[in-house]
Amino acid sequence: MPTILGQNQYGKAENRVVKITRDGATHHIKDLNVSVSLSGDMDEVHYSGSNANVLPTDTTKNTVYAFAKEHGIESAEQFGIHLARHFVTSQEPIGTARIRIEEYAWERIEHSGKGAHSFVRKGQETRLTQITYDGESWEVVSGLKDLVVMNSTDSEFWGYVKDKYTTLPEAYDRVLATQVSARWRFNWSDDAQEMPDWEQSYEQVKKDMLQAFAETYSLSLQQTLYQMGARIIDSSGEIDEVRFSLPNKHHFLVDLEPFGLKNDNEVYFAADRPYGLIEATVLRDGCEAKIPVDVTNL
Ligand SMILES: O=c1[nH]c(=O)c2[nH]c(=O)[nH]c2[nH]1
Repeated sequence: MPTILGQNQYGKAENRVVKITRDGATHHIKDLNVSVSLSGDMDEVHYSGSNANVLPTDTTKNTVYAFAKEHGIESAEQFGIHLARHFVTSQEPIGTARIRIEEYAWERIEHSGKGAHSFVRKGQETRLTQITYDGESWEVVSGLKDLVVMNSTDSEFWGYVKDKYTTLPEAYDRVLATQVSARWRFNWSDDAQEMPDWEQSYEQVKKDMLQAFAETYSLSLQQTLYQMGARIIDSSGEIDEVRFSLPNKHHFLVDLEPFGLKNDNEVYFAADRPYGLIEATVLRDGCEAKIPVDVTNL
């Protein structure tokens, strides 16, 4: 059966690029997911396997990161236009470049610490609660998930155990980002007790969590987690226990040296997996831990 090739396109999809612009202690971030799709004179690679016209998808990825450094990211549109023009004008076989970009918006975390390098991703987190009643006593465990936060500085990680499989370089100024999943248990347990103001309590917990994240100079995500939990327990007398599940959303500095560019802590690859997963409970002293270890299904 004779066949012919129909429409075809190729490129690297979902290049996660985070650009941090450091204006003294005030940082600005642009966080994009960039997909490149190229088409043109690509019959041969499909018919015979000749790659003579093929700019590798890997190169299209590198171009995204290099352009973030060379041209900055003013807007998704400006960045996409630059990229599309580059591929079409620099590569003879490429007739059309389609650049798709998703942009994730961040806003600053208001806090009383110094610097302006703490951000929370826009878009509402999901608020959760679980009520259990056995006819006598109540257990109320509330929480949230998908609260994404980032510190673009004031995070280090070094002094850890090194064995023959350890390759991680020590970090003295890294990005710290996580997607908070938290559950907290109220000490209200019977109808005779006065009920907490649930709405106000939630707002206070969220505020304490964000501010502790922003204000902690972090030597590990574990340390930041503990500070977040301790801040909640300290300021909310109605809560005895907090459990966190914090994925370490790694941001790797992109090596731009091969392109003759210096990456001065500006352009990052935001990896989605694998991720470190840091989980712990913080308790009011003397209280019992009752929130299950695996909170993510709760
Ligand atoms: O904050 C961190 N805690 C770790 O336990 C860890 N492990 C790792 O590789 N990176 C990090 N970062």
